[in-house]
Formats: sequence, structure tokens, C-alpha cells
Amino acid sequence: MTTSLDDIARSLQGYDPQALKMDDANAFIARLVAPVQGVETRTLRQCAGRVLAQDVVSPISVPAHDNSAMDGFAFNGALLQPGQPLALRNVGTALAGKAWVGTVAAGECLKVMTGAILPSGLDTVVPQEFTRQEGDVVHIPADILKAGDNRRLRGEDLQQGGVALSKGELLTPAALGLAASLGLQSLQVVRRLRVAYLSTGDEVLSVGEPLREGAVFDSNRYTVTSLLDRLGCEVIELGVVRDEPAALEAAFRSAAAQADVILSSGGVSVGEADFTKGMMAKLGDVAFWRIAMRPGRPFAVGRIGNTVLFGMPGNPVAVMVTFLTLIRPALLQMMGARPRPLPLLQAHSEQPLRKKAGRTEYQRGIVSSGPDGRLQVRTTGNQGSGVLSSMVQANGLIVLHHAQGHVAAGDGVDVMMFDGVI
Ligand SMILES: Nc1nc2c(c(=O)[nH]1)N[C@H]1C(S)=C(S)[C@@H](COP(=O)(O)OP(=O)(O)OC[C@H]3O[C@@H](n4cnc5c(N)ncnc54)[C@H](O)[C@@H]3O)O[C@H]1N2
Ligand code: MOO
Repeated sequence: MTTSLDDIARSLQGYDPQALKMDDANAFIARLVAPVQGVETRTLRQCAGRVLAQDVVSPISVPAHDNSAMDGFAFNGALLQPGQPLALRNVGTALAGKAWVGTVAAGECLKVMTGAILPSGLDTVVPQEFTRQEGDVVHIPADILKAGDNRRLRGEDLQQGGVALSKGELLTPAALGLAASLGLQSLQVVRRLRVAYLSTGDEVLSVGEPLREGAVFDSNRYTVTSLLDRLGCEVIELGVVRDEPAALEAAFRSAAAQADVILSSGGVSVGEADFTKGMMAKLGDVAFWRIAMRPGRPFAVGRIGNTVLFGMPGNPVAVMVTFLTLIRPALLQMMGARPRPLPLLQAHSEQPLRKKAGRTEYQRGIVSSGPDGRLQVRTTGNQGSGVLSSMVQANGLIVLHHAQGHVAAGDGVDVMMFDGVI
């Protein structure tokens, strides 16, 4: 049973679709969406960016044995005494990957390579360059080591039987390396989320079409589809749809039949040619919001059949900002991933910032390290929601919170970093 938009609205205190706070918008969306069903097995090479569908329990300990972290000489650390150098007889060499056979008696040591198994009783390794060798005697200076140094303990990375990776983990390069260190060849992952994207508007041209007066090229298609690629979604591109009811209806129906999520841009404000809103309302259970945010105020949210719909405004910066702040968390939730909020840093504003209280503003910011080593941030200049070059220059969004007012130069502000995400 899916919850209707009305039910969600009733469950939210202070829900006002004409002046919705960001927190309430996100809470609404979190209730609207649910993780998709469907698990598949994929080889490690195919798993980058996918979401793990079940816990991975370690079949082995990593490392499997106590071993040396250095090329050097292993010995019993109990021999170390403050102020006393050591002279130990080397009785052999242990290479990585092969157990050394033999015994090391009191007063003896074993030459070991990095990764070599430490025979029992040898718990300390002196790096080779700290020693002096005379024949088979190894001299170790006083006070350079303590017992246990340069030893890697069995299971210090992963314990056999422990959970190495948890369900919901987004499979990063590090997570895939970890799975490989357990000898796993494949993983169970959540099926990819299918996301359809369409741009709307008579003035919007696909790249390749000749430019004509008053028209703009469809930049939103490229920002949105590449944001989706980075999230590991399967993207269904439905091109540019004219402000014409039959074309809009066909596009939305086709999107709803194929996708878990439909994203559109344009046509959600109050303009006369905004047929998009009417068509969304005809085909689905859709709410039209005015969010207390800038940019990105008009926004549509709802369902067409079982497919979730997010109708972004047309302005290119508003598209990226609503994607990062409202849509990205929802897509991660639908992908079965644990929340991965973009990191918020505190930086000192290099300039005064004008801000209207009663809405959340996202200004494009460039964070850098100041002369005193502290983080500082300046804006990219023109903050118009059509100025896409501001998003190219920025490495984060300065978040001016709902209740916050003007910012003085030097004040601390939050910055939502998006390097590597967009
Ligand atoms: N009277 C009001 N006018 C507007 C309001 C309002 O509240 N009252 N809100 C403004 C805000 S904020 C935004 S954002 C826009 C959103 O309007 P729409 O969603 O209807 O978007 P469009 O009018 O279709 O387009 C806006 C703008 O973006 C350009 N655009 C559209 N699609 C693309 C694309 N795929 N690639 C590049 N650029 C695109 C389009 O040409 C327009 O310039 O409404 C304000 N007005
Ligand atoms: O959503 Mo609009 O972009 O605030 O100008």
C-alpha cells in the first residue's frame, strides 16, 4: 500500500505547499519514496558505485597471520631493555608468502621481508636500515624500538566471522578492495535505479540543432544525466518535450512505464505556456510546491502510477541545487543506500552576504585555505539561477539557513561541498 500525498501532508506538522521549509520538503520526500526491490549478483569489477544488498561476513581474517610491516629482523621484544643495544644472531630469512621452517632461540633473530609470517615468539621487527650487520650478527642500537613494533596482527583489518561490509554500503573503490582482500569474486547488489529524464519547453533546443532567436540549448539534460551517472543510476533519456499536451502526455506515460523515477525540468512555475504542471496533475498524484529556498523555489513532487516524479524548475542552477539538496537523498534512499549527506564545512566568509531570513539560500562558493590556514569562502559573483558558470567555478554551496540573516565579512558560514559529486 502506497501512502497518498495527502496522507503524507497530514502527517507533517506545519506543511504548507506554498511556503515549504527545506527540512519539511526533505521529510515529505523521505516518506514518499521507498527502496526498490531486486537483488543481483555482480562481479567485483561491475560493482563500483552499486549498493550492497546484504552484509558481507568475513570468511577469513585479514591479515591471516601476524606478519612483518617492514623489511628487517624479527626478534622477541622481551629482549629489549632501556639503554641497552642488542646483538642477535641471524638464523635465516623469511619471505612473504611462505612460512619459515625452523626455530629461533634466545639471542637469535630472523631476517624478514614485509608481509612475511612472524614465527611464534617473534613479535618485534627492527627495520633493516636501523641495524648494522657483522657476519651473521645483527646490531640493534638502544632505545629505538619497543616490543611489538612493526608487527601487523592477525585480523587487525578484518576478523573472521565479523561484518566486513554492511548492507546499504555504497561500493566505493575502498569497499571493493576490501571485498577482494577477503577473496570474494562477486557481491549481491541492489538492482540499478531506473531514472527517466526529460527537459520541457518550446524554447529548449537539443545540442546540434541550429540556434534561433530566444532559444536556449538543453544544458539541463547534461547536468542531470551526468549527476545520475555519478550516482550509478540507469538513465533513460527522453529528450526535449515541447509545451504541447499530447507530446507531454506521451513522454510522461512512457517515462512512468519504464522508470522508478521521473525527473523533468521546466514548466513548474506559473507561466502561461507551462502545460507541464497540468499534465502532471492529470496523470498522477502530484503536489506543486513553492519551497522556501533560493534558487529552486517552484518544484513538483508526486507519483505517476508507481513511479516517483520530481519536477524541477527550468533554471539551470535551480536544477542542480534541487538535485543536490532534495533529489539526491531521495535517490540514495530508493537505491537502498545509507544516507550519504554531502559534507558541510565551516568557512569564514570573505565578504558580506545579503540574505533574506525565512528561506534557505544556496550561494555558489569557492572554498580555499586562507593565509592563517583557516578555511575561507567567497562567492562566484552573479548568483542568478541561470548562471551555470557559477556552478563550474564553485566547489561548494554556501548554505544560508532558513532563520539566518545577513552575514558580515569574517563570519563563519556552512558550505556544502560537492567536489567529486558533480
Ligand atoms: N511570476 C513568477 N515567475 C516565476 C516564478 C514565480 O514564482 N512567479 N519563479 C521563478 C523561478 S524561481 C524559476 S526557477 C522559474 C521556473 O520556471 P519553470 O519551471 O516554469 O521553468 P521555465 O520557465 O520552463 O524555465 C525557466 C528558465 O530556464 C530555462 N530552461 C528551461 N529548460 C532548460 C533546459 N533544459 N536547459 C537550459 N535552460 C533551460 C528557460 O529557458 C528559462 O529561462 O520561474 C521563475 N518565474
Ligand atoms: O528556482 Mo528559481 O531558480 O529560484 O530562480
